[in-house]
Parts: sequence; structure tokens; C-alpha cells
Amino acid sequence: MNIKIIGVGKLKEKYFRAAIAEYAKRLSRFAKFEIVEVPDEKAPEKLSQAQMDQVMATEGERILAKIKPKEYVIALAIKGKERPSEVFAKEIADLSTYGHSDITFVIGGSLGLSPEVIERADDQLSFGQLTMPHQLMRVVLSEQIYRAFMINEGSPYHK
Ligand SMILES: C[S@@+](CC[C@H](N)C(=O)[O-])C[C@H]1O[C@@H](n2cnc3c(N)ncnc32)[C@H](O)[C@@H]1O
Repeated sequence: MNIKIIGVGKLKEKYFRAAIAEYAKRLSRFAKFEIVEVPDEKAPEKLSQAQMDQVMATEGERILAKIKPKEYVIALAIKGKERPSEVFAKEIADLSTYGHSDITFVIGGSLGLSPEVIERADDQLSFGQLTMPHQLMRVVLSEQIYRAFMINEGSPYHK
């Protein structure tokens, strides 16, 4: 199975990079795990709605350019569908069983994902109504993907 996370911008903090590296190492026995970073669009602090839409559209094009037609895309979205870790784990197992061996997760930049990316997504995953920083989201998602494999293996990691 190939699992890819597409994120916007480089992970700046050393401790976030260390956490991702740890989960990448742990996941390597289950899947080919890859993080793809697309450049963020530099923008001033204060933006009009039209400027924000433009930033999201540009970042969205960069995200879409990294997705192949065969990839099953799960967009991380606050308004997406919440589910317990056990359900998420079963969905990952089912995707693989039913021929989706390329799963791509997409995390938006500081303004979020463009409608075009949401449109391309096969599913939307929410971690609840709280807004998380996109860099931290990469770490949390990596842990949940690792947890999913541990659940599917029946490991006591998941209690
Ligand atoms: C800072 S948030 C963007 C906030 C923006 N207002 C929005 O609604 O998407 C950056 C990205 O992190 C992800 N994200 C943040 N919190 C999330 C949550 N609770 N559930 C799922 N994804 C989340 C989403 O992909 C989002 O596009």
C-alpha cells in the first residue's frame, strides 16, 4: 500500500519533523509512506476574501498537480466526516481490500483547501470542529494512520 500526505509549506519546527520521522519509520513495515510538500503562497497578513480565494486556488493547483488519477484522495476538512479510530482503521483496510492501494491525504494551508481540491477528494475526514494548525495536523494524521495499522493488527498500542 502507498500512503501519501500532501501538505502546504515546509515543516518549520524541528520537533514536528522529528515526530513525522518517527511515524514514518514505524509505518515503513506496513506501507510506503511519503510526505509531499507543495510551496505555500506568500501573502500579507490581511487579505480580502477574493485574495484568500486566490491563495487557496493557487495552493490547490499545486496540490492537484501531485495527485494521480488512480489515487484515492481523503481531504482533511473541519466540516468533513468525523469517525472513531476503529472505523478509520477499518476503512483503510477495506480500501486496500477493494483495490485502492494508493491512498492520498491532503491537508490545506493556513487558509484551507480550495473547492477544486474538495471536489477531487473521494472522502473528507474531520478531526472535530477545532481548527488545528496545518503543520501539527500532519503529525496528528501520521499518528492516526499508524494507529489504524496497529488496530488492524490487533496490537495493544490501541487501548
Ligand atoms: C489552519 S487549517 C485551515 C482553516 C480554514 N479556516 C479551514 O476551514 O480549512 C489548515 C488545514 O488543516 C486541516 N485541519 C485543521 N483542523 C482540522 C480538523 N479539526 N479536522 C480536519 N482537518 C483539519 C485542514 O486540511 C485545513 O485545511
